[in-house]
Amino acid sequence: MEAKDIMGISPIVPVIAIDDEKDALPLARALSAGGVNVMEITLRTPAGLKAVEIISKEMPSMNVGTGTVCNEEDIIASKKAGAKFAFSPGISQELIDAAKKHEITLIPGVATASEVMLAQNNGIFYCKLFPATIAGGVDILKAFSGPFSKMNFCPTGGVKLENLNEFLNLKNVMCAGGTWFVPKDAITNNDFDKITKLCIEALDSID
Ligand SMILES: O=C(O)C(=O)C[C@H](O)[C@H](O)COP(=O)(O)O
Repeated sequence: MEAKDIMGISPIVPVIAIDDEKDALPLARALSAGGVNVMEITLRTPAGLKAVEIISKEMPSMNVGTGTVCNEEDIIASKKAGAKFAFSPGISQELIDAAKKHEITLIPGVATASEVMLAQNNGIFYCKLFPATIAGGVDILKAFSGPFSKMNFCPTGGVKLENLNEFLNLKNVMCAGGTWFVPKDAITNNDFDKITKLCIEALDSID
């Protein structure tokens, strides 16, 4: 799957930290019921990889990938678990080369002009902006649109219902990532209906 297609699946991309792999499928179903058919499951928790493996096997209609992918080892583990893509909070030549070598689509994170240039010079035109609001939010994205007119972003970090439209209304933003519609307490309390409702609320709020 190409980055362009992944970032085009849903205007909101859930960034998930899962503590127990038994929550993987109910969570995937709740997101799908809310109209969100993409998931970034971070490698921040030990259950993350197993959750990716379960969803990719049991629910092929869900586009599941990994997040917090930081090095070649994470790339190899993502591929092995069946991730369709790998998101990273950052970018490095090592990571780009590893993704190419192991044939997995990488959507790296950028926060500066130099990092955007590193992406572009490697033929990557779809990136996360991370941490979006701290890196400059809407203003940095507007500034990037001049020199980097081919770049498309998925701002993540600090995005919530209140500022979602400000980001999505920008021409160089395809989707926005975040945790606001997949709150950790809803996962641990098995309140999956709440997650479906939050997805619907977010999607309905889009201009
Ligand atoms: O771990 C990664 O790969 C990340 O990119 C970090 C996430 O994007 C942020 O944790 C989102 O955080 P919120 O501000 O709560 O939406």
